[in-house]
Amino acid sequence: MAATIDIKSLSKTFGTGPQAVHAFGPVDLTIEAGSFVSLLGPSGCGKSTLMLMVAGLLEASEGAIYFDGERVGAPRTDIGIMFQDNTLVPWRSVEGNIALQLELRGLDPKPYAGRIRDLLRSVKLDGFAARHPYELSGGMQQRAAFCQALVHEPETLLFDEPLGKLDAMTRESIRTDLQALWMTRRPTVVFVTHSIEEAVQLSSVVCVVTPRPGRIERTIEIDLPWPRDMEVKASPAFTRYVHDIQGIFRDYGVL
Ligand SMILES: Nc1ncnc2c1ncn2[C@@H]1O[C@H](COP(=O)(O)OP(=O)(O)OP(=O)(O)O)[C@@H](O)[C@H]1O
Repeated sequence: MAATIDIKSLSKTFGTGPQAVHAFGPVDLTIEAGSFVSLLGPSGCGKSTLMLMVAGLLEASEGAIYFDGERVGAPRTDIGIMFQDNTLVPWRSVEGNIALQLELRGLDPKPYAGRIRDLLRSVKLDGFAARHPYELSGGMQQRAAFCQALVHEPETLLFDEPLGKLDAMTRESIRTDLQALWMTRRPTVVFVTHSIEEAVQLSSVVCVVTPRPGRIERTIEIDLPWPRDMEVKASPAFTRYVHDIQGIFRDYGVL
């Protein structure tokens, strides 16, 4: 079952005294089970800080996060995470890197061999299973990282600008894969992006984050048909969402 994530009066300040940086919050937000929620905001507004706190990798200064009512107090192993910079280790093959995510969770990779092959095929990396990361392009490495995030079949996925460094074509192709995955399996997805268009295309809900300290003042339900393919992206309704969100950022003075 996908989890509902409740964020209650959450804030984060780094450091103390005159050097303190109030990075994020306070924020209250409920991310419904099975929704695809984007956090869209300017650079430095605290999006990554929030993601780390949701993953249990960073302690909040105030407030708390709950997964289906259970307070996050330690790193969560039941989620899949993908960052802008991939976490592939250079000394393992692509397949070995994906298996590493299982091993780190105390799972035996053997029964997952078929799943790893299917995942690699789904991102067009079949044939590269035995290669090492340095033998892959940046886009291929990110596609391998996508498999890493999914291999243990997590019901919650945290993506922190996973497509930020990719070329436009690879980016569009992974967006399509991610959308298809979400439509079939309906995990809870939290997705950080700078791209208004990407947020509108992928999300059921877009949370607009203010400049630092990030607060979520607007949550916008995106009522467009799925899949959000080229045709939907060319529709007047899609353009209107993008235009309205651009207006919000213009009012914040960041556009
Ligand atoms: N470990 C840290 N120690 C001190 N300050 C930090 C730390 N991590 C983040 N910050 C500060 O917190 C603020 C928010 O950073 P964060 O990386 O969360 O922003 P972001 O919205 O993800 O930015 P970007 O979109 O550019 O990746 C920034 O001002 C940053 O300098």
